[in-house]
Order: sequence, then structure tokens, then C-alpha cells
Amino acid sequence: MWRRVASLSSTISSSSRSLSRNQVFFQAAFGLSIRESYATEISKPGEEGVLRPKEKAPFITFVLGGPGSGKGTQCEKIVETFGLTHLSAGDLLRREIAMHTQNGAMILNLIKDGKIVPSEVTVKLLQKELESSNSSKFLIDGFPRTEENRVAFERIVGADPDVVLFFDCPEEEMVKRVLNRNQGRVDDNITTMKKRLKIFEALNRPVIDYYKNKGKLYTINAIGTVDDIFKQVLPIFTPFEEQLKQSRHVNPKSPLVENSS
Ligand SMILES: Nc1ncnc2c1ncn2[C@@H]1O[C@H](COP(=O)(O)OP(=O)(O)O)[C@@H](O)[C@H]1O
Ligand SMILES: O=c1ccn([C@@H]2O[C@H](COP(=O)(O)OP(=O)(O)O)[C@@H](O)[C@H]2O)c(=O)[nH]1
Ligand SMILES: [Mg+2]
Repeated sequence: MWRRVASLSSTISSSSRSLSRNQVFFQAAFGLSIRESYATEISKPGEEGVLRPKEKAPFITFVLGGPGSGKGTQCEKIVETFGLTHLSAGDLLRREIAMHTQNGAMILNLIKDGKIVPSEVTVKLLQKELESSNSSKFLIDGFPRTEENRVAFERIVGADPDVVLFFDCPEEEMVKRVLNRNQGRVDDNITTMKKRLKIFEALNRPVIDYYKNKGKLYTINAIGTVDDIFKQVLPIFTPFEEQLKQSRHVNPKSPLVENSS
């Protein structure tokens, strides 16, 4: 459905560039925000020519933790086990750098310095992935990094997380892991790492406290083997098993859905 919206909405004027094309289409066509277009039934099944929006809000897990706490590694195992769609905010930003986009140079400078990229930039990259995916279950890795990130996501995407994972890892272990990560990253060095740890304590901790107060935070001891840590993660998703089993949103028979096998 969303893909169809995207292709139909390609006629939408460029003046709406700041909004995603799907969002503009729904707002233009039905005056709906993303949140409403997830939840509002517009058409009866089979009604010709009218698109059915996604029936339910997406299942969202935020994955938080300091640099090197093991977020990406555990996300891989969660995806293998529960089939959620993994969105790494850091990878999306690194893609902007690699593609030399308009924000690429600014993002590179900030990442080199361990600083946080402006929320609008990161949230819009995430929103584009959320809207263009035919999945309804997402693992958002390494986001939100600040309270401002969190508020911007709520304002722009209009969805709240169902689960927030926090991988709690001692600083010396995070430093050791990052310095041995060998991914050729511009921010995997001791100078930048020290800045990132300071920024994590100052800006990410308040986000962790926010979700703790909301009763959505699951703190995982991130010391031990990858499998030991994953054993702590598994039971967190058990209460959501039914929700996670639901088939994908888009009718797999739809001619518009590429064969995702
Ligand atoms: N439990 C663990 N024990 C030792 N090394 C780990 C563990 N989990 C991840 N690593 C390694 O530590 C580095 C950082 O892990 P990563 O998943 O990239 O963390 P993050 O995404 O939080 O920065 C990677 O090289 C990874 O292979
Ligand atoms: O929402 C985000 C996610 C990442 N970053 C930047 O991208 C870097 C790398 O993020 P990533 O999550 O890939 O780092 P990791 O924690 O995995 O080492 C961070 O240090 C920040 O500079 C950001 O600004 N906003
Ligand atoms: Mg990571």
C-alpha cells in the first residue's frame, strides 16, 4: 500500500519536500497524519481505487546503550529470532556520508567529533525507512540519543515505542570493544570515544530515565558472551509474541509488493 502511495504521490508538488511523500499524500488526500493513517480505516476492503492505510500502528523497539555496548550485535540476533526490521540510525547517517548527500559533510564532521546530528535530519531518515517498508515491526538501533531526538520522533513520526532496550555496559568494556571493532569507522578511536562517552552520559541517560519512568525500559547487563546477553533479551519479547507473529501489513498477493522471499 505504501509503495503504491509513493508511486501515486510522485505527482505531489516539490513544495512539500520537507514532508515524506507518503505523509503528504495522506495529508493531501485524507487530511491524515502518519499516526492517523496507521489507525484510520478509510475504505471498505475491495473498494476500487481507494487505498487502505496500514491497519495498526507499527511495533517499535528502541535499542539504547553506550558506544560499544553491543546494540548492533544483539539487534542481529533479535532480527534472526523475531523477524523485526532493523533500522540503525548510525548506518542511515553513514549512508548519507557515503552518498555525498546535501547533509553528508555536516554529518561526517559531527560523527568524527562524537556529536549528535540534528534531530530533524535523523528522524526524517528514519521516517522515510518506516514509511517505505512493508514491515510493521521495527528495531530502531542507537536512537533516540537525546531528549530532543525523542521529542522530534514523537512529533514527526507520531508513534511511541512498545519496548525500549538498554544495554548497560561498563565504560572500560565499551572502550575495549570499540577499539577492537575494526570496521574502519572514523569515530572508533580513543579521542572520539572519550567524547562519545561524555555525550552518552549527559544526553542519553535522560532518555533512559524517561522510558524507565514510563515503564517501557528493559535494562540488560551487557557483560558476558553474546549468547548470554541474548538470553536476557529473549523473554522481553515473549509477551509480544502474538503481535510479532502477525503477517506483514501489505497483502502479499498485491501486485505492488515485490516478492520479498
Ligand atoms: N558480548 C560481547 N562480548 C564481546 N564483544 C562484543 C560483545 N557484543 C558485541 N561485541 C563486539 O563489540 C563491538 C561493538 O559491538 P556493537 O554491536 O557494534 O555495539 P554498538 O552497536 O552498541 O556500538 C563489535 O566489534 C562486536 O563484535
Ligand atoms: O540517532 C543518532 C544515531 C547516531 N548518531 C551519530 O552517529 C554516531 C554513530 O552511531 P552508532 O549508533 O552507529 O554508534 P555505535 O553506538 O553503534 O558505536 C554517533 O556517535 C553519533 O555521532 C546521531 O547523531 N544520532
Ligand atoms: Mg552500533
